[in-house]
Amino acid sequence: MLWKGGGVNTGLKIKKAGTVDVEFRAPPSKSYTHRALICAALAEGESFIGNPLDSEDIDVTVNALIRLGISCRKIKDGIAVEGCGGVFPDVGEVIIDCRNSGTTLRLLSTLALLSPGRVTLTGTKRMKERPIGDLADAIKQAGGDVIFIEKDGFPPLRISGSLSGGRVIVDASKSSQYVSSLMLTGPYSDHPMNIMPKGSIASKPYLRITADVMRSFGIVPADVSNGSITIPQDVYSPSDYAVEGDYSSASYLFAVAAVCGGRVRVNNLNPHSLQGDRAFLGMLKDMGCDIDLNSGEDYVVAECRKGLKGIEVDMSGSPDVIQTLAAVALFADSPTTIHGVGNLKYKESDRIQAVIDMAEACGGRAEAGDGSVTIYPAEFRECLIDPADDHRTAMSAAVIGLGAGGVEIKNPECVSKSYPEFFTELRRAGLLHE
Ligand SMILES: O=C(O)C1=C[C@@H](OP(=O)(O)O)[C@@H](O)[C@H](O)C1
Ligand SMILES: C=C(OP(=O)(O)O)C(=O)O
Repeated sequence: MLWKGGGVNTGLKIKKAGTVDVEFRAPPSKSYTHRALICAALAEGESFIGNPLDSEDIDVTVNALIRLGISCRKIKDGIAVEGCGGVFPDVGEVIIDCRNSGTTLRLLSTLALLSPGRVTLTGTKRMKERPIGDLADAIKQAGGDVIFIEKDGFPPLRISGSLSGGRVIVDASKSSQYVSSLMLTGPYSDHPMNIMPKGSIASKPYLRITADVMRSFGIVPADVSNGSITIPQDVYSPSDYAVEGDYSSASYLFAVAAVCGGRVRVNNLNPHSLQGDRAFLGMLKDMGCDIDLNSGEDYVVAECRKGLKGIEVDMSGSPDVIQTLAAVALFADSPTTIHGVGNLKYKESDRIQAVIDMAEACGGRAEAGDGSVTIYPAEFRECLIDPADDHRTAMSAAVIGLGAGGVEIKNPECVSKSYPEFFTELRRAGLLHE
């Protein structure tokens, strides 16, 4: 275990910030950028992705598409993608390193069937522990071949064969990304694809994001809200696409208002966004903050002047902000119970354990229940937190540090997976003092 109380001088030290009154611009959405790049690669003709996220995971997706023979060029304010219309050039057999990006690896698994050669998808040591067996089963039903090179059900996996389509039953209880993967490439199957999720779908709002981007590239999948999803056979049209801001990344900024007290305004947030992590704002409100949605402008203000109270909430639709809420919950005057945390153990780290370890390191306590985790108010003490390469743990630890002081974060650069400018932005806002 890499966590411990007490300070050792190795990382970034975060001091207590005091009451805040600051403004930020949300970085572009990671989920929307991945999908826009993929739809653009599959479209017939040239697309422009405006305001894409510039981060490690997006580099992984861009480089993967380039390896598959797609031209992606950096242009002013965006990326130009010359789509292949679903007919990929023959680049022979390729091995693609998806590093730490689960979204890239899962979303490209079905797309790989369109490449004439065999495609092997691999990643970091942690990626090799993140499950993909249920998606592989679905890909096999759809006509593909999948071979697990090291451990059954986990990357690296070698994909070949073709996408014939038809009815595909998929267990998506571990990840919505399995369904998104089938949806995105589904239009190019030989027969219409009918995706039938089995059991409960994890992180369901991400399916609406997938459908939303597909729609922007001219393909309208049938309703994703319940039952089966029918994907029309069609070719994506190129698009001039602008990526909206990221509510998951913005959660850390709003959380600063909650734990420090004061006001935080975050610009570049679509008030009508389909991102499930927008629900974080409602949770802060229930804990005692005022949230101003500004009647449809593209910014949100969180103002927190009173003490925080604990809440009970189901976060199965917004897994990426569970650690943020857990960090805030340590500052409340009563416990917070978060339900729907079942698939958190499959992320960049086992995030249930990460929440427990983070709480204990800084003087609080968290307890795992049956599909839930309860966070108790903390009596804060100095601590060193090693996020173990999980960007969301690092950013949540920064929230605790700004609220309580005395937090040192080891290897803080892991935030570059989704929000490379996170610490620079805190510094610019005058919240970090070396
Ligand atoms: O499709 C996506 O863009 C994502 C889906 C979610 O994963 P799961 O569906 O595996 O929970 C989320 O945690 C991840 O950060 C991004
Ligand atoms: C789980 C995440 O991403 P991915 O699944 O793409 O690795 C995340 O960003 O929190």
